[in-house]
Amino acid sequence: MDTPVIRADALTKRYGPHPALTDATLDIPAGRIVGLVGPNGAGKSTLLALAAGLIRPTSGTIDVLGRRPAADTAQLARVGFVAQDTPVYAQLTVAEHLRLGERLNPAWDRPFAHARIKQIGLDPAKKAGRLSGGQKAQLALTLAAAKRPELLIFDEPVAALDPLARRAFLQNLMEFVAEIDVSVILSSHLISDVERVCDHLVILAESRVQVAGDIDDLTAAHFRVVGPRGTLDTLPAGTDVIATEHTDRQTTLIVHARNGTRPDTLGQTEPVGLEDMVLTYLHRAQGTGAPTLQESTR
Ligand SMILES: Nc1ncnc2c1ncn2[C@@H]1O[C@H](COP(=O)(O)OP(=O)(O)OP(=O)(O)O)[C@@H](O)[C@H]1O
Repeated sequence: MDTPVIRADALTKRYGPHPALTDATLDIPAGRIVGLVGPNGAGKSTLLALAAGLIRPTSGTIDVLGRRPAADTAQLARVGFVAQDTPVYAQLTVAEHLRLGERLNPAWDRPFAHARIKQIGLDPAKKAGRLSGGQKAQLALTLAAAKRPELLIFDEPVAALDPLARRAFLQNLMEFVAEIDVSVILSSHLISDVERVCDHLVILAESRVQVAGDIDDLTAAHFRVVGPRGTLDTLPAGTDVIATEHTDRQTTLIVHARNGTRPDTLGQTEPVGLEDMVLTYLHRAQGTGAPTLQESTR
């Protein structure tokens, strides 16, 4: 479990002059469920496609499970990738999808695949084109997991699903993870979903990684500090200011205490929840200042 699931070093992808991912440096430990969050066009799909080996970096490097993505068939078999619209073949039945998966993947786990299809309640004789969005997503999840990969990558797996189907999919995903011991990376716009299932977070905005880490560590190191105006100008070493808001009398900061030390000496200090933390980084990246902290993307 020591080899990082993803290690990126100054990873950059440009389309012509247009940067899709800039200078991303990441070290994601194995065994995590990683949430990749960011607004439209942030570079999430680009990062996931680089990890799956579907596209190549313009510069920098990425290693997945200790090797270059898609280096050979053995490496391909270690990674399951489900693209944005959970693609399935409309004309093939559920059973035909399973047979196809078996033919294409040497490590295919037939009992596992059949058990999951039964558990989800999918009719093996039904054509995939007739399944609901949630059922298609469940089928795609089953196909990717029955490969028995070491890493499962999902690009916005629940974007098209209603709240109930979303919850069912994510519940299913968590059961898979516990059952087959796999690392997972999924992108999502929904911080509440990430909060429910993920234990590691990467925030991407404006083509750059804003912050990354285990969610428990990140939430333990981000604080809202309130003090009289003028008293919060000097901060201890290792403290980054993510957002600043002033009124006539007081200043509110959102800070990242990189060494984890709670900056109580500065002023009235309280933890920042995950959603506020994510929004603060997104606003900073867009240069729109501090978010109103009641703001919600739910
Ligand atoms: N094949 C391509 N050719 C040109 N530009 C591209 C291509 N793919 C992505 N881009 C651009 O790169 C940037 C990052 O796109 P990407 O799809 O990675 O973002 P995203 O975070 O996944 O967005 P969304 O949440 O909308 O899916 C965007 O500005 C996009 O327009």
